[in-house]
Amino acid sequence: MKKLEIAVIPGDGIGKEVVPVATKVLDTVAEIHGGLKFEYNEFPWSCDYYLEHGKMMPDNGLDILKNFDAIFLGAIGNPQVVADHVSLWGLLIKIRREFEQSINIRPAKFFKGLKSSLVNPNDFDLIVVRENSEGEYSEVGGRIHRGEDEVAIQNAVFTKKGTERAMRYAFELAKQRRGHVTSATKSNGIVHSMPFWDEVFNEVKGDYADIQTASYHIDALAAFFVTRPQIFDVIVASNLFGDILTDIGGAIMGSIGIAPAANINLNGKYPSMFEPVHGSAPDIYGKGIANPIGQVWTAKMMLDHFGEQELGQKLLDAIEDVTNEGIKTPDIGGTSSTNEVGEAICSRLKEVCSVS
Ligand SMILES: NC(=O)C1=CN([C@@H]2O[C@H](COP(=O)(O)OP(=O)(O)OC[C@H]3O[C@@H](n4cnc5c(N)ncnc54)[C@H](O)[C@@H]3O)[C@@H](O)[C@H]2O)C=CC1
Ligand SMILES: CC(=O)C(=O)O
Ligand SMILES: [K+]
Ligand SMILES: [Mn+2]
Repeated sequence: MKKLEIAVIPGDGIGKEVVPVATKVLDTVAEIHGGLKFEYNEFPWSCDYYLEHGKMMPDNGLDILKNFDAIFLGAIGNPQVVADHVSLWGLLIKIRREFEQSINIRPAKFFKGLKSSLVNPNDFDLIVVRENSEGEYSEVGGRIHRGEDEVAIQNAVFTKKGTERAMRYAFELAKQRRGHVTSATKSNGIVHSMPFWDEVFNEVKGDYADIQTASYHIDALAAFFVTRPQIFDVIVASNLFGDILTDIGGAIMGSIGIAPAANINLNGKYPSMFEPVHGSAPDIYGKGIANPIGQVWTAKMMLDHFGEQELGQKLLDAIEDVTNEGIKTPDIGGTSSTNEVGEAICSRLKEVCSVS
């Protein structure tokens, strides 16, 4: 029996609604597999936890998490009660950083049964490799002269090591896909870090003669996501650019509520963390209508991570079948609830697997 110990952090808002659906789906996967078992330990770390304890997680939170095989997280943030930079840096970004989850992989593809928000949605299938440990998300800087003459300085940090690591990951991924890497740059406006980014990209691509490349400024690239997403295979982007591109990736699939993500630790020292692209969606929390597909597809990425690609693919097929049948939450034009979609995915998965 392959037993996987998973730290579960539902977090805030709809994280608390979609995570239980996804763990149920994972249990169905395990049941079908027969030799696989997920053991969950749930942690209530969130903005509610902050209100009670004055911190997003206990001081030894990372020590607790580091012994798990993976972390499965929903979303963090409740700006009504805790400032976003406090809640995210106190938990989500802290885990990404301290556990050296240096790569964030975020796929987007034309999804069967979904009406894309694009007028002319050609088939597309892309993956954004987002640098996840530095870049524009940096603690370097500060604020002085509080008041009328206040100055705020925020430094972006681009190391050779971090930049090259993300790019090599993208090229290796492209080898297993359609052999194309696009670099997201902005070297016309950002005069130090982005010319550096371009230089590293040109250097790395020299090692991958078989991979085709392109480089676009982020403004044009963002527009191409909308007008011609089918030209992309793998896109490598800095932390902020990758963040923005992947919300667009969700939007062109039909909803940010279906976009999955994986924060990958490459050196094996710490667990990886699986959490969808979307946030805690306070505007729809409590109504039972959050789309659980992003979280369930994220579970599929966790299955892939543990070498269960075959079942992972069946899960993704089951999600598409359910969507195609019209069992959908309101964000993608349906009338079903979060739980109804989850149950339909489990049933479909069981059907698919009993016939094969
Ligand atoms: N990784 C994380 O934990 C992230 C956390 N956040 C936090 O989440 C909170 C809300 O942030 P927003 O900027 O509003 O982004 P958001 O992603 O939570 O919501 C943006 C829009 O998408 C909708 N949406 C998101 N997920 C959905 C789903 N599964 N089903 C249906 N509709 C969905 C929301 O209703 C909202 O209209 C903030 O505290 C923010 O800091 C935001 C992004 C990522
Ligand atoms: C914080 C955020 O929006 C993200 O990591 O996607
Ligand atoms: K999330
Ligand atoms: Mn984001």
